[in-house]
Amino acid sequence: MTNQTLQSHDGSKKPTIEISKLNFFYGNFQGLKDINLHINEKKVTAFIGPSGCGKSTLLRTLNRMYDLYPGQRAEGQIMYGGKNILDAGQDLNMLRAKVGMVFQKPTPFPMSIYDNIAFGIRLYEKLPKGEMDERVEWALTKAALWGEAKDKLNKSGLSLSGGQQQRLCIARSVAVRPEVLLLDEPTSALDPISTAKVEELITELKQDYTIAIVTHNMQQAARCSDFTAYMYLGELVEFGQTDQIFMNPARKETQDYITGRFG
Ligand SMILES: Nc1ncnc2c1ncn2[C@@H]1O[C@H](COP(=O)(O)OP(=O)(O)OP(=O)(O)O)[C@@H](O)[C@H]1O
Repeated sequence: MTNQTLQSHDGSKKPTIEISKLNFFYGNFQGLKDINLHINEKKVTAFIGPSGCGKSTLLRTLNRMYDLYPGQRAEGQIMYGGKNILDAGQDLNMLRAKVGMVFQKPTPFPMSIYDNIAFGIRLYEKLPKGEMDERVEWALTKAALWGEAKDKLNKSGLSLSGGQQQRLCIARSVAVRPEVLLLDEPTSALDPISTAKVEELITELKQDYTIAIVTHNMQQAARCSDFTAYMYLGELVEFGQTDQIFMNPARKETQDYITGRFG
């Protein structure tokens, strides 16, 4: 299978992250094979493909989340901020502050809504109380949760509904002022109304952030993303603008997948 279709890549957009010749290994198993891809600034890029094709693996390379697990390693280049983040000696705490991640299952900390937000900020900055209050309000507003949370900031984050918890996790990521947000199937545990809210939020957040999202939901990729990468068995089959991928894919494999004929 060839690598990718970059002809449709919108050259007017500035890449925030440039991935080249990326290979990824779980021990002896190669999970990603020669991936070449740009994640464009203030755009949403969706990773789609059948289960096990490497979507989450690719997402997890972008903030070196895999480093936390022995036996997992990446080779190649992921250029971000003028550096190859795969190089040894990178400041991984700083990288993860700049490239935040939200997981499939909402994972609030067992502490108040306020502290869920303030906790991450305190790791990086010492803010006086007034400024911290402002930052917490700002982050909750960005995540479209302020209206629902402002009267119960001292209640546990776990007392919120699943959809609210996921927006709290998005607020927590946004609070440390990242540049990039990685969303790993952020709505798969949510009901349709919460899903719609998070999708609306993604569209708003891209005004300020570069977003990469893993999704199983074709409609979600079509609705929310500007660019789509279709993956299969650890390879990038096709990458391009979402409209092109969904309406006029260059590869038959992509067409079969998005029309549900895959399998
Ligand atoms: N910790 C691990 N150890 C070994 N192999 C793994 C590990 N995690 C994932 N893999 C393998 O790597 C491949 C890619 O997995 P990955 O989770 O990235 O796929 P995915 O496309 O996100 O799948 P899904 O849509 O089911 O979440 C799969 O073959 C999977 O079995």
